[in-house]
Amino acid sequence: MNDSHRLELENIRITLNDAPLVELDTRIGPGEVLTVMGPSGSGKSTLLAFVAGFMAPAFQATGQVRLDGHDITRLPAERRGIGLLFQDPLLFPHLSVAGNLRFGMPRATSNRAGRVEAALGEIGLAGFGDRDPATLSGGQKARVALMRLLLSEPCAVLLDEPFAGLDTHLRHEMRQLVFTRLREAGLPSLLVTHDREDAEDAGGTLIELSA
Ligand SMILES: Nc1ncnc2c1ncn2[C@@H]1O[C@H](COP(=O)(O)OP(=O)(O)OP(=O)(O)O)[C@@H](O)[C@H]1O
Repeated sequence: MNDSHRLELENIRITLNDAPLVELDTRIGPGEVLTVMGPSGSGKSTLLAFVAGFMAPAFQATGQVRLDGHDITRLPAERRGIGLLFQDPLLFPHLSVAGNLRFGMPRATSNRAGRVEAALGEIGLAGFGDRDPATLSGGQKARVALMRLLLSEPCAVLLDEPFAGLDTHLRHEMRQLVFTRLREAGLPSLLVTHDREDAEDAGGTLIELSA
């Protein structure tokens, strides 16, 4: 599947108490990753929150977020078509692994059970559908979170330190999986990280916010 989405961040200017925090004017093409680095407090999470639609009211912002040519700057978060992946996989504890994967699927999705089973197979978890997510390892949870994101068919993806909780080996594997799948799906992605290797593996443009 490659729907060729694009995310434009046009003349974004975020301020806090009238002091400039983030200034950005860029375009992320289909399957591209824009990596944002910068010291603690430089505004990385705030930028993601602005793009996602849940920036705290303490901040002011001007500029436009455009997804596939549509201005989504004022849409509520749940109508933006943007998927999120955090350091914490945030699996729903009251749902099985399969229930988590089904959670965000568009209503019209056909063959839901088949797609869930195929997704589990792709991440080496065939037969794990009925498991309680609490019984999975950290790496397994991270892979389920990625597949849940992809099955929700977002038009763009925001990644906030998605590999930070994993040990070196898992981190490397997860990076390959995430960046490959996002590229294959043609999804534009915005990655916030403190790790330069994340940025190198992402392979796209790197911007550094200043303190
Ligand atoms: N809800 C809020 N109200 C007021 N100020 C905030 C709020 N959230 C964050 N800030 C401030 O805004 C600035 C940017 O914070 P932000 O969390 O975006 O930085 P960051 O680059 O993501 O930092 P880190 O790398 O530590 O996660 C900081 O000075 C922070 O103290």
